[in-house]
Amino acid sequence: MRTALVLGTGLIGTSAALALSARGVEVHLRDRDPERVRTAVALGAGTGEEPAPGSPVDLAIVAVPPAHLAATVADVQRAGLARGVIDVGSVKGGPRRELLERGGDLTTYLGSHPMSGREQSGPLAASADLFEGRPWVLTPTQGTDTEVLNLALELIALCGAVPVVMDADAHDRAVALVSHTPQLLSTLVAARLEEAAETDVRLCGQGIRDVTRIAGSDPAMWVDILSANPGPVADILAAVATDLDAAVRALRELESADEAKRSSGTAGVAELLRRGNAGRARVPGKHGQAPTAYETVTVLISDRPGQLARIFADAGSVGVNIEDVRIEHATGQQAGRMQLMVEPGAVPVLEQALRERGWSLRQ
Ligand SMILES: NC(=O)c1ccc[n+]([C@@H]2O[C@H](COP(=O)([O-])OP(=O)(O)OC[C@H]3O[C@@H](n4cnc5c(N)ncnc54)[C@H](O)[C@@H]3O)[C@@H](O)[C@H]2O)c1
Ligand SMILES: O=C(O)C(=O)C[C@]1(C(=O)O)C=C[C@@H](O)C=C1
Repeated sequence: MRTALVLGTGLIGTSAALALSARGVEVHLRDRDPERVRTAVALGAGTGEEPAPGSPVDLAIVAVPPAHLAATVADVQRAGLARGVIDVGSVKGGPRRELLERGGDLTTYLGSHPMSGREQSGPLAASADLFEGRPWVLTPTQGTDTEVLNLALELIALCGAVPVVMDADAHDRAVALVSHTPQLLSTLVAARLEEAAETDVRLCGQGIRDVTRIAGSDPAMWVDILSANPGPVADILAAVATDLDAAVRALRELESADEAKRSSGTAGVAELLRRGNAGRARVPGKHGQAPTAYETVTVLISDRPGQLARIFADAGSVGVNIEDVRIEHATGQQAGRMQLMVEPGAVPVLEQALRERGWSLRQ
C-alpha cells in the first residue's frame, strides 16, 4: 500500500494513520471538524491535503461514528476516491445493509473492526501502537474483491494487529458479549456513584477503578453503537438480569436467621463467584501476547479474483473463525499456499468443509 485516505481523525482513525505514516504510507486525512485534522497532522499522522484529483488512493479507512459509516463509505465510492474502502466501526451487520440500501458497491467495500480502543476520543488520545497484538476483525463476503481483502490484510499487518475473519452478524453477537454488555455494566456500576455520599466515594480503590474505566467513554458514540446492535445486547443483559436475581436471592438468604437458608445463600454466592473465575480464566492474554496456540490448515489457492473471499466465506459457513492468515506466493506460478490459523478444535471441521467445497489441502 502506497497511499491511504483516513476519514474521521479521532482516536481510531488517527491511530491507524500514525501507524501507516510511520511505515512510509502517504496518508491523507479528512474530518468534518477541521481542527481535528490539524491536530492529527501536527501529531505526524499524515497530510491534510486532499489526494490529487483523478488519482484514487489505494485504501480509504472510514473511522467516523457508527451512524455515519454507510453514508461516508457511499460518498467515498461515489467520488471514486479509493480503490478499496474499509470501515472500522464497532458494529458490522447494520452498516453493510445500509450501504446496500444506499446503492454502495459491496465488492470494493470491506467491513472491519479493530478490537482495541480507549475510553477517550479524539486525535490526542491516539497512538501508533494502539492495535499491536490485538485482534482486528474482517467481515468479507463471497463478493469481496481479493484486492480489497489484501489491502485490508496489509493495513492490519502494518498496524501490528492480528486478522480474524468472521461473518458480520456473528461478529455483532460476539461483541455484544465481550464489548457492548461490559460497557453497559461498567456504566451501571459507575451510575450508582452519581448520588453517593462524598464520604463513601472517597474510599474508591483499584477494584472500582478497574470496573468503571470504560464508563468514562463518549456517550454519543455508545448511543450509536448500542442503537446498531440492540437485540444481541438485550439478550445478554437479560441473562445477566437472571444472574442478578439469583445473587439478590442468595444474599437475602444470607441475611436470614434460618441456618438452612444461610447455607443455601452461601452455596449460591459461591457458585456465582466460581462461574466468574471460570469466565475470567477464558479472557485471552493481555496486549501483545498470543491468546492461544493456533493450528494451521494449508490450502492451495489460485491467483484469481474472489478466491480469498470465497475461502473465508466457506470457513464462516461452518462457524470456523480464521484467527490469522499467511500467503506464500509461488514464484512464476498463478497460485500460492494459504495458511489458515484456527483454534485446534476447528481443524477437522474446516478441513472437511474445504475438501467438500473443492479446495485442495496441503500438508
Ligand atoms: N473508541 C474505541 O474504543 C473504538 C474501537 C474500535 C472501533 N471504534 C469505532 O471507530 C469509529 C471511530 O471511533 P473513535 O473512537 O475514533 O471516535 P472519535 O470520536 O475519536 O472520532 C470520530 C471522528 O469522526 C469525525 N466525524 C464524525 N462524523 C463525520 C463525518 N460524517 N465525516 C467525517 N468525519 C466525521 C469526528 O469529528 C471525529 O473526529 C467508530 O465507528 C467506532 O465505533 C471505536
Ligand atoms: O479498552 C477500551 O477502552 C475499549 O473499550 C475498547 C473496545 C472494547 O470493548 O474492547 C470498545 C469498543 C470498540 O468497538 C472496541 C474496543
